[in-house]
Amino acid sequence: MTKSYGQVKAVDRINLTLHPGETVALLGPNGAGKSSTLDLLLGLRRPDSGSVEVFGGTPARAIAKGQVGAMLQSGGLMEDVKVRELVKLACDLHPRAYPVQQVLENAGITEIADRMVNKLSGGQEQRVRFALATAGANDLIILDEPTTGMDVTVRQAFWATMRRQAEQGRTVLFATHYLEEADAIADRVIVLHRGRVLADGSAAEIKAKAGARRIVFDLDGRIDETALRGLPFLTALTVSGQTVRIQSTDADATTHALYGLGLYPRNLEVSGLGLEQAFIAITTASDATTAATAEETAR
Ligand SMILES: Nc1ncnc2c1ncn2[C@@H]1O[C@H](COP(=O)(O)OP(=O)(O)OP(=O)(O)O)[C@@H](O)[C@H]1O
Repeated sequence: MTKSYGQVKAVDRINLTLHPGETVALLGPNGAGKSSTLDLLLGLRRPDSGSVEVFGGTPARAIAKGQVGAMLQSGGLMEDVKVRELVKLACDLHPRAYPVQQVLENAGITEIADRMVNKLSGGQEQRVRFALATAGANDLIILDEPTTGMDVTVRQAFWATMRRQAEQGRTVLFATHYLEEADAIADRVIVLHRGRVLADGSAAEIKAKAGARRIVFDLDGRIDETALRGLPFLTALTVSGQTVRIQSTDADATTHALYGLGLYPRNLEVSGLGLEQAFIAITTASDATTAATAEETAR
């Protein structure tokens, strides 16, 4: 499916299939198209081309049947009501609702249930939004940057609840900037950048796709950076004090060449990239390709 706003292609030929029980992270920087993709899935916007099918029908039908719960970034909460009243309303409207008390407990908001919604902190508001998204037995839960504004404890409790939902066979799709969250929570990570899917797989597969490994070692004496830059398969180099950090697309060949230069690296460590470095490597490579294509076209 594709969605543009004027000149901006927010969603560019994205083709996605979600499976029952999967926890999927939609990972991308600001403006990558995460919210737009979720809006299309929820039927809040229509694609310019392509189509969206949720449980064999339109998003609206799946929502009416209580199959989909969503927690979005935008959208205010009803203000002049107590938290409990708002949650009760969501439960009343849900075809497969849980008891109000259970929803409150699940979201960790029992203690603030008698507070007015317009008196809550940002993190508390997020928890109320979460309660509204989980007021009933949804098969698909869509969350747009759900932990924004939550402190660490609440964040952990939140993900524990989400994991329980996934264990019960629900599909959880969440948008995030937080690479650690995607790495720790998701079975599947979809990297979005400029409206396109750059990678789709487990966190380990994404890291492997970035193709590079990290080599860290110490060298004695004066460090000849120019010689190091000539190492084969090198994609990044930093030197701080006596410590050298390298990224290489073939760590074995780079290390052998290091010895070939007559150097004696100490404390040598070779490791895979973290998801964050993998993410940067993948999006940077994509930007370089886009720039090269633009240059080619301009010629
Ligand atoms: N209603 C709109 N009108 C015009 N442009 C829009 C609109 N909504 C989004 N965009 C543009 O579409 C692109 C994708 O935006 P989107 O909100 O989907 O990204 P995102 O990945 O969710 O970003 P963020 O992490 O900042 O929330 C951006 O360039 C944004 O400026």
